[in-house]
Amino acid sequence: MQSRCSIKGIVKQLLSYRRELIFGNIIAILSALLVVTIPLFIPIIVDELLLKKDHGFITFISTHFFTSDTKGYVLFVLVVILVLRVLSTLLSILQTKIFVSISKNITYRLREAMLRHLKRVSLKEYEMMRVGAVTSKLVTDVETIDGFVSSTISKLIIAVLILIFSAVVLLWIHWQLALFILVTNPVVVLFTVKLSRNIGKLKKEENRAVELFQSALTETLELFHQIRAANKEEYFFEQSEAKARELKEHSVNYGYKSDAAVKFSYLVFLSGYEVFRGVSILAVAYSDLSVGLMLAIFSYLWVMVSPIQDIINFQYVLATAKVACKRINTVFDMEQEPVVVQKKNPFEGIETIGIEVKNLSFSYIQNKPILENINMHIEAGSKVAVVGASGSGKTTLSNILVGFYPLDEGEIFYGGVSNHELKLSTIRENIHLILQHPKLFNDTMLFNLTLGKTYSEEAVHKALQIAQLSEVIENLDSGLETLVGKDGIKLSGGQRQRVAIARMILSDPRVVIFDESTSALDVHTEARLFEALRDFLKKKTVMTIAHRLSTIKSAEYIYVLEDGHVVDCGTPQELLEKDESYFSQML
Ligand SMILES: Nc1ncnc2c1ncn2[C@@H]1O[C@H](COP(=O)(O)OP(=O)(O)OP(=O)(O)O)[C@@H](O)[C@H]1O
Repeated sequence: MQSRCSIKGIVKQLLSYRRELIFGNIIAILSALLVVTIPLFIPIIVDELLLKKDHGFITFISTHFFTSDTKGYVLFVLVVILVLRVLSTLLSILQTKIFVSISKNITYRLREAMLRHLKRVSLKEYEMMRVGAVTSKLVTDVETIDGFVSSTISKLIIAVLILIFSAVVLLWIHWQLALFILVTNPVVVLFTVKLSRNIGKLKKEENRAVELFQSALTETLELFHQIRAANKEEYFFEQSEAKARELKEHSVNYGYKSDAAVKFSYLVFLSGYEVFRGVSILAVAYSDLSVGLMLAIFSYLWVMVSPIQDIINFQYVLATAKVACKRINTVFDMEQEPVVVQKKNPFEGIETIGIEVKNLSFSYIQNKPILENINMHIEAGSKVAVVGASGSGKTTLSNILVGFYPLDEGEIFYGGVSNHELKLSTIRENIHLILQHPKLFNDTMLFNLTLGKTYSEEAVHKALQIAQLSEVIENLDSGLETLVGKDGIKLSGGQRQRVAIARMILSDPRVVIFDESTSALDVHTEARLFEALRDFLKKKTVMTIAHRLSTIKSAEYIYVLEDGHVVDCGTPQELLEKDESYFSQML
C-alpha cells in the first residue's frame, strides 16, 4: 500500500503489474510491427511494378504464393494491407483493455490510500478541513494522475516502440537520411520539455481554482438552511459564482496555453518533417535512393507523427501529474490519530469500568490552556455530573474522555489501563458520547438508529421505547423506513436527540456520557426518558453534562468546572451546603 503520491511510486506500482504489462507490451509490439510494416508494401510495388526496380518482393510472391499480372499483385497487396490493418486494430483494442484496467487499478489504490488516511485523520485536522478542497483532490487530482498513468502505459511505450521499429526500417532504407532524421527529432522533444514546465504551473493554478470553487460551493450548500434564514443567499452564491469565474479564467488560460504549447511543439516537428521530405528528394537526386523508397520514407515520417506527438504530450502529462501529486500529498500530510499498541482491553468481560483522570491539561492552541490540571475519580457504575458556566471546558473534557483530542499533559486510566495503552477505537466502542447536536444521515430512520449494523426487531423496538420514540415513529409516513432528510431536517431537535439516545441504547456501551443530550426536551419528556433509562443505565458508569438541574438530579457525585479548572466537587448534599457553589446556584 502506498502512503504518498510520487511519480517514482507510481512507476513502482506499474511494475507490480509485470505480467499484465509484459502481455500488453507483447501485443503492443505485434501491433506496432504491423503498423510499421504496412507502409512498406505500396512503395515497393510502385518500384517493382511501375518503375521496374527489383526489390525481390514480386519474385517472392510468385515463388511462394501465385503468379499473376500487375492487377493481381496490386489486389493481393491490398488484401494483405487490409487484413493487417484489421489485425492491428483488434490488437490495439485488446492492448487498451489491459492497460486501462492497470491504470484504473493504480488510481483506485491511490484513492483508497487517501480515504484510509482520511479515516484516521485527527479531529483537530478535521475541524479545519475544507471538505470541498479535499474532495477536489480526491476527484480532480486523482483524475490527472489517471491521465498520466494511462498515457504512460498505453501511449508512451507503444510510441517508443513504433519509433524504434521505424528507425530500424529507415536505417535499412537509407542510413544517412535516417541518421539525419533520428538526430534532429530529440531536439523537438527537448524543446517540449522546457515548455511543459510552464504548463505544469498553469495546471496547478487550474486545480487550485477547482478546489476553491468546490470548497465555496460545498460550504454554501451544506449551510443552505442557515444562509436562507439569514437572508444571505445573494452574498454566498455570489462567492461561489466568483470562484466559478476564477475557475473559468484559469481553465481558459490552461486550456488554450497547453494546447498552444502542444501545437507549437508539433509545428516544430512538422517543419522538421518538411525539411526531411526535401532532403529525401535530394537523396533520390544525388544518391541511389529509389522513388518508391522515397515514398516509403514519406510514409514512415507519417507513421512517426503520432508517436512523436504522444511523446510531446507525455511531457505535459508528466508535468501536470507532478503537480497533482504535490496536491494529493497535502491530504497525506494531514495529522492522524496516534496508533497505540494495545496490550490489555479493560472493557473485556466486564459490565462497566471506572475512570481516573490524573493531572489532565489540554489546549487547542499552544499556550492557551482550556483545561488545567484536572483530577477526577469516577467509580465503576457511578453516576457523576459535570456542571459549569458556558465555555468552562465541559464538552472539551467529554471529547478528551472518548479520545477525540490527545492530552497535552496527564493521563486517563480506564479500568486501571492508561490511555497510552488503549486503542482509540476500543475506547469509543465502549464509551458512548451523546452530543447535544447529533448529526443524522440523509437516510432512513432505521439506518440512523443502527448505522448499518444488524439488530433484532425486538432490540430496535425496545430502544425506541426507552428513548421515547415509539410514538414518533408511528406517526411517520413510512415508520422506520421514513427518510429523515438532510441532517434529519424532518425531525425536531428533541426527536434528533432521542434518535441519538436510541442509537446509544442499541450499541450498549460500558460507559455513557451525556453532553447536554436532552437539552431540547421538555422537562416532562426528559423525566420520562430518564425513568425509562434507569434500568438500562443501572450497571453502567454515567457522566452527565448539563446546565439544567432536572438533567442531573440523579447524580451521585458532581464536579464543578470553571475556566478549565475543577473548582469544586462532592455529593449533591455536600455541594448544597456550600452557598457559593455553582451547583447550589443552579437551584
Ligand atoms: N475545536 C475547538 N477549537 C478551538 N477552541 C475551542 C474548540 N472547541 C471549544 N473551544 C474553546 O474551548 C473553550 C471551552 O469550550 P467547551 O465547548 O468545552 O465549553 P463548555 O463548557 O462545554 O461550554 P457550553 O456549556 O457552552 O457547551 C471555549 O472557550 C471555546 O471557545
